[in-house]
Amino acid sequence: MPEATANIGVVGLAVMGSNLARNLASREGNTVSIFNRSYEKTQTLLDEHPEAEFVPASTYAEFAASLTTPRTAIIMVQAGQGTDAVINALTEVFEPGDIIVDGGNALFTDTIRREKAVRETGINFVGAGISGGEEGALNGPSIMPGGSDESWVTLGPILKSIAAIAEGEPCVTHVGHDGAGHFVKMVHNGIEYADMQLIGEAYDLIRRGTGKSPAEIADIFSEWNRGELESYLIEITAEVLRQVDAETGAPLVDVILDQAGAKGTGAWTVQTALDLGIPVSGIAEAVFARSLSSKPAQRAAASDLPGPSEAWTVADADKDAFVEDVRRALYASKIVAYSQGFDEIVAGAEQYDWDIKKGDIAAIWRGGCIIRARFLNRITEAYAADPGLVALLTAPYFAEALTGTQEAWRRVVVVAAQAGIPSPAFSSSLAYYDGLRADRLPAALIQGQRDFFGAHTYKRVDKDGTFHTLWSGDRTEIESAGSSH
Ligand SMILES: NC(=O)C1=CN([C@@H]2O[C@H](COP(=O)(O)OP(=O)(O)OC[C@H]3O[C@@H](n4cnc5c(N)ncnc54)[C@H](OP(=O)(O)O)[C@@H]3O)[C@@H](O)[C@H]2O)C=CC1
Ligand SMILES: O=C(CO)[C@H](O)[C@H](O)COP(=O)(O)O
Repeated sequence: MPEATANIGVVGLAVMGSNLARNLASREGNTVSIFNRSYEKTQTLLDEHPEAEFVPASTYAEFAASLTTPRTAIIMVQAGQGTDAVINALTEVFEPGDIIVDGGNALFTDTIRREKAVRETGINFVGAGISGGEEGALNGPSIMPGGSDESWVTLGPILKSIAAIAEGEPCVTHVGHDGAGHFVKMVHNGIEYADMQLIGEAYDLIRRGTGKSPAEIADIFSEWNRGELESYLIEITAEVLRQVDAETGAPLVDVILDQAGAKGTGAWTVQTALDLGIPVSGIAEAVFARSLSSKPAQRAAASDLPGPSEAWTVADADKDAFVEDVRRALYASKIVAYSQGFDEIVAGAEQYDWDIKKGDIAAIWRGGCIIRARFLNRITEAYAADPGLVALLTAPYFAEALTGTQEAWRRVVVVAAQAGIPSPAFSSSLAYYDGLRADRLPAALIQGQRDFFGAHTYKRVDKDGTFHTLWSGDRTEIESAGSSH
């Protein structure tokens, strides 16, 4: 058995785990023990990075023996059964007081279950969302840990040392107990889906409306990245659009199959929002758009269905104005996506009794993560000014931004519908905005219909109480006991 020389260990050495292990090893005072189910990845990491002075382990028992107590291990394995398998193995060889951190993309309800089960053994379990992909894991991710206050005391300094730094602050905060960290990471990914879909719609409209090439559109995105839309996703969009395929000489984007993959976190965000009763419509449309793209048989079968009778292009003289309209529509829709995401965080915190500081979440998303963006500072400021803010998009900064963009947003949605260009996230975000600001909604009619067929009752605008109309009788109204449902 090896001597206990490592203060931290990493289990799972695929892209994320190996880079996180290197990140940890590069920090003063850390000695990192590494373990992977198949030893091949451990050997590769040892061979490629001797400077990291890793302590390799080939069994879980060796891994445990290599760690100083209390032992701290970060798991970076395939979420689901892989995570359970590693937790079971580690609980066999760890002792009370040790800490197991799951840094994978676990479903937060799994994390709640695992935390409870592991806690019963006396070992601490922390579900920590980690964002930033391969590069972030190496140079500094945004980290969203849940778990107990006790674990945070040991883990906080380690995570702070490897996290991204934004404006001098490490992009990590103790989000809340048990599954809070993975809940927030899930919503982060939901917003990521919406952001990516909105960027895709902007690109599609500009390309089909103006006939600009991907490289020319890349320049537009680079320009946008110097303004209020500045973000990692806008930046990498320009990079992707500029890339030329070595084999064909065509823009890479034109040779990539247009079927978007998904590992599930976007769908979890929407499923959870449905359970919580939170309308995350922009995020949902982004998830559905990926599903639609990945239905080749249905798309082929529908490809002969008619579209608009007239072809659509933007006149040369109007092209700059159209591009600016699309930029504004993108910004407005992005505000909606973040507002919906934060609504879900508020509802989740209430449901699961987590004391989540919304401003702190926006602050730790400013660096390291995939949705890092300039305007996250504005979100932190909005919650600092009003911690009880009922909807982010009503905060003065965002309300003003929407005032300045909403006319352009409408023009873009109209033109997209007339041209037959799908813009589900742009249009559903606008519908959400209009729904929220409406004085009256047709929900009143829905309540009437529900009362008609199911005696579900309704409330009135002019007096308290719960009412039912005797639809199959003389249609008089009666006051009903109990509340409407
Ligand atoms: N890739 C990314 O950009 C991001 C990923 N994540 C999350 O981080 C985690 C790691 O991601 P990534 O690095 O891409 O790796 P993968 O999700 O591809 O997982 C591969 C790793 O899991 C291990 N593994 C799978 N099943 C088991 C098991 N039953 N027992 C032990 N080990 C197992 C594999 O070991 P072996 O080599 O033996 O097969 C390998 O080390 C995932 O949860 C992912 O969702 C989070 C943020 C970004
Ligand atoms: O967590 C991540 C980024 O934050 C991962 O990259 C995740 O895989 C992205 O989700 P999907 O694969 O469904 O696009």
